[in-house]
Order: sequence, then C-alpha cells, then structure tokens
Amino acid sequence: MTTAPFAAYAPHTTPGIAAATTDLTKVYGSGDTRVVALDGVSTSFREGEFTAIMGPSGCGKSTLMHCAAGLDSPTSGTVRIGTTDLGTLDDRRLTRLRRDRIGFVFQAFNLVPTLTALENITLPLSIAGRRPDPQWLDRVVAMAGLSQRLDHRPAQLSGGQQQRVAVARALASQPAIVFGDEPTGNLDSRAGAEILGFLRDSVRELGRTVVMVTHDPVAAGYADRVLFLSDGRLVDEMSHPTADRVLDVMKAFDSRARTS
Ligand SMILES: Nc1ncnc2c1ncn2[C@@H]1O[C@H](COP(=O)(O)OP(=O)(O)OP(=O)(O)O)[C@@H](O)[C@H]1O
Repeated sequence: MTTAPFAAYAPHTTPGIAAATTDLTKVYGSGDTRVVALDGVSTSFREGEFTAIMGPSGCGKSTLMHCAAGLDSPTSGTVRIGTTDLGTLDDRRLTRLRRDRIGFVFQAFNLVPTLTALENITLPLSIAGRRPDPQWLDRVVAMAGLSQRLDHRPAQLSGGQQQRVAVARALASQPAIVFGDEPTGNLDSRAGAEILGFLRDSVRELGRTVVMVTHDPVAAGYADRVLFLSDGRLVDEMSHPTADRVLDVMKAFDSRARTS
C-alpha cells in the first residue's frame, strides 16, 4: 500500500477523461474548528469506467464527490468536467452544466411523490425544456426493469424500484458522468445488488461514466476501480476489485487507526 499522496492517472484534460481533480483541497471552519476534509487530491475518472470511492468515516469521500460534481466549491485546486474548469463558471453556468452533463443518485431516493415513475425520470429534462431521446429512454427504462411500472407513483413502488427510478432519472439526459453518494445505503442486499448491476450495465452497455461513494466492500466489488481515501488524501487504488480484496484494505485502515 502506498502511503504518499497518491495521484491516480495524469489529471489533465486528456481525451477520454470524463472528470478530473487537480490538487483539490477543502477546508471547513477556522481556528479550533478547522477541518481539512480534502488535502491535495489529484485524480481523474476515465470515460466508460465505474469508480468506487472508499475509506474510513470522515476521510472526505462525500466532500470529494460533492466538489467533483460541482455541488460544493473547493478551497483550492481545480475540478474539470470534460474540458470545462468548474472554477471558471458563474452560478448560472454551473447550474446548467450540472443539469445537462451530470447525473446524481443519493442515498435518499428524492422522488416527487405526486408524479409517476416516468414523470420523475423525465422531470430534469422537462425543467430544462428538453425532450427525452425516445430510444435512449426506452433502453434506460428497460435496463431499469421499470417498463411495467412507469405509471406507478413512488408510494406504489418498493425501495429498490424507487432507487431504480432515481438511477434512470440520472441517466435520462445522457450525462457525461453520474455521481452516486451511497446509492445502496437505504436498500437491502438484494435491492442493492439490482442497483449496482444497473449502474454497472449503464457503464458497460450504455457507455456512461459512474463514480460512487460507498462504505460497502460488496458494492465496491461491482466497480472497475476503487480509490481509497484516508484523512483527505488518496492513499491507494485497486483495479478489478473484489469484495474480499477491498475488505482486506479496509481492515488494514481499521488496524492502523487502532494502533495510531
Ligand atoms: N459542512 C461541514 N462543516 C464542517 N466540517 C465538515 C462539513 N462537512 C464535512 N465536514 C468534515 O469534513 C470531514 C470529511 O467529511 P466527509 O463527509 O466528506 O467524509 P466521509 O468520508 O464522506 O464520511 P462518512 O463516511 O462518515 O459519510 C469530516 O471530518 C467532516 O466532519
């Protein structure tokens, strides 16, 4: 395991890179309450790749995801989505970029209860005044296994089905990258496996790029690559992960935390 600050891939505007961070630092508070949540994180997310971000509680996973997705602004460093440096955008253009090029899936499904599944899936496009591409939408809905549920409202769907609606909603605009923050955190293992399979298929079959924060080594085992954060720094990376290998790295974090 590497212990020095870890730079996974060259963080430049290389073709084939969906998003990249360079020397990303995020500091919350000041004085006695100062917390360095991210401490110089440089990494990139290749197009058509599924990346999981893992690490002990409080290591900065959500902060990294929120900064990379333009939901939070870094203290210093840069974030690029494709070739666009988010630091150069005013609020209006940043909002538009998030709407048009980024999909989000959170632990809470965040569906509108009065809308049907189909209306929820197409809501961001409707708000943007865009019409969904019918062929794309059909593929996403079929992949989500929701073809027979499109007229149902969220209360008529299981938790797993609701999260599948949320993933379909994230994919509906054909985003350059989808960010997930613990997308299986509210689901039992079977429903979670369906969501993870759906995210993986969206990468393999639809060519999307997915970045997911998770605590769960089984979830990370669905990814192509796992980045490990510790104390706001990237400390390791694993390609072609398995749940067992991820668990071994997480146990090493735990034992270091106990002995330090
Ligand atoms: N708004 C905030 N104000 C102050 N400190 C914050 C804020 N958000 C996060 N932090 C701190 O920054 C550090 C990183 O938090 P973050 O939520 O990114 O970690 P995490 O790895 O996602 O944690 P968890 O796995 O527990 O969700 C933590 O020490 C946290 O307490």
